[in-house]
Amino acid sequence: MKYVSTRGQAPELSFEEAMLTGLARDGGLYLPAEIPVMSQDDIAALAGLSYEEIAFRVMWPYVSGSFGEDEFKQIIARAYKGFGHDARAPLKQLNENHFLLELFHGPTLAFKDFAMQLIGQLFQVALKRRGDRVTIVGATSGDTGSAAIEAFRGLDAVDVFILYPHGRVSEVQRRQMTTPSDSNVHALAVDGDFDDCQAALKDMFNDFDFRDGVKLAGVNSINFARVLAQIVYYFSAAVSLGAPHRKVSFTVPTGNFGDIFAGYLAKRMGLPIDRLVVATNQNDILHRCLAGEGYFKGDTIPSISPSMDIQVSSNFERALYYAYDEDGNSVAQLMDELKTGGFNVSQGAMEALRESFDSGRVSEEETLATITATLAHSTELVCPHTAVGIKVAEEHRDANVPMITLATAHPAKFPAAVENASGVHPPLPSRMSDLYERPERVTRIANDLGALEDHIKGHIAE
Ligand SMILES: Cc1ncc(COP(=O)(O)O)c(C=O)c1O
Ligand SMILES: N[C@@H](CCOP(=O)(O)O)C(=O)O
Repeated sequence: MKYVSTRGQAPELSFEEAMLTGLARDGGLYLPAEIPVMSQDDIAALAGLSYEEIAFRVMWPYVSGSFGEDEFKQIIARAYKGFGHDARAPLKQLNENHFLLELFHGPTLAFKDFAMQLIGQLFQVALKRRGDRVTIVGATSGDTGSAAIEAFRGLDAVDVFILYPHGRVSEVQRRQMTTPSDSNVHALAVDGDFDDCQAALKDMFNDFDFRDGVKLAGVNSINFARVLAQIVYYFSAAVSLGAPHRKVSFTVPTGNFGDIFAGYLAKRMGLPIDRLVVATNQNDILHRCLAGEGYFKGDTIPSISPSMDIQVSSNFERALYYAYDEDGNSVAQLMDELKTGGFNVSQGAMEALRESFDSGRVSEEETLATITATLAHSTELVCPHTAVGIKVAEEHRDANVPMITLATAHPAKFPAAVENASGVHPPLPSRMSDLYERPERVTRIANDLGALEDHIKGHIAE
């Protein structure tokens, strides 16, 4: 399988090369040159298999030229063995045809672990084979950073620098990033918001002297391997509700558009997904865009679902690539317009997007009320991001098609909002019970590319 850039001007790469490269050198994002399709029989055969076996069958066509079959099976086994639930991604029924897909049983209690644990293993194998080392820089609104640190901490071949917006992540998220004592881990609290962190990261990739000098690698969802691993749970969930013989819909709490884009690829692979519903908080650029108002940046407003406080949704570029019939020039032009505020989406592209996606926006009050109501009507205590999803899902439910909402994080990562809404303090798992006593190590830093690059160059292991 070859991988191509959404902007059409970067070299085609293998899976392994695309994974280690991160952002394409034309500023675009890598995608498979063709989306592999699974037949109805292939999908039906997933019923009753373990999560790991489903993961292998779904991902194998994407990685087969880069990893051996047994090697890849072992990588998958190592990636998911630390999860705290045998099913890895269990499905819970909320009401008659509304289900929650719990994606928070990994080591850092968020859906990011599904992909990050896998690419941690993939990087280790690939770097060992090449005798190489890399500098990973990640931008986070809270969950990607802690998952990346957990996946790469203590490795000789990798330094990890995580940029998070100072004061705009939950205390649990911050401590997950600042308390690991491994010398290859560096938490950087940036004076800015998540979009500033993500923009700085992209600027580092586009500064080729820096990029090549430090051997920069990325583990945000700009890295296609991240998206790939997230396709798997769409299959495991849909099959457990009767796919391919029965359609299902998904509602996804959305920020950077990586998680829901994985669902789009699952649909293109043959999974009978009826609707993919984008659920946003008050930072609603995606909802406004899908409502036909164009893709125009506003100010990022801090919310009680901070991981979704995002204005520039990186992976939307991948969706636009398909909506514009895989025309890299059109995508490159739109991304140029985004630099000065935003762009309107053509009528044809809007129609293509609306074939798959719906959307909804949830206020802070509605988020709190949904946490309260969900606990009152089920046994589920949900995090604020999940609550955004549940609220939008209820508005888009169709009596004939089961709706699955992705529960993207554990409520204990956001105790203040959850307790405020429900009166229940969600406890951390016992393995993390001393999180608040562990010493923190963090560097506060200006939102300045030169300062960030100098700091990173000065702290990578020789
Ligand atoms: C808990 C949680 N929910 C939802 C999201 C949004 O996911 P995505 O950025 O893939 O759209 C994030 C951040 O990515 C998150 O951490
Ligand atoms: N919500 C994310 C933002 C980064 O998203 P990613 O999927 O591109 O890594 C976070 O928690 O950091």
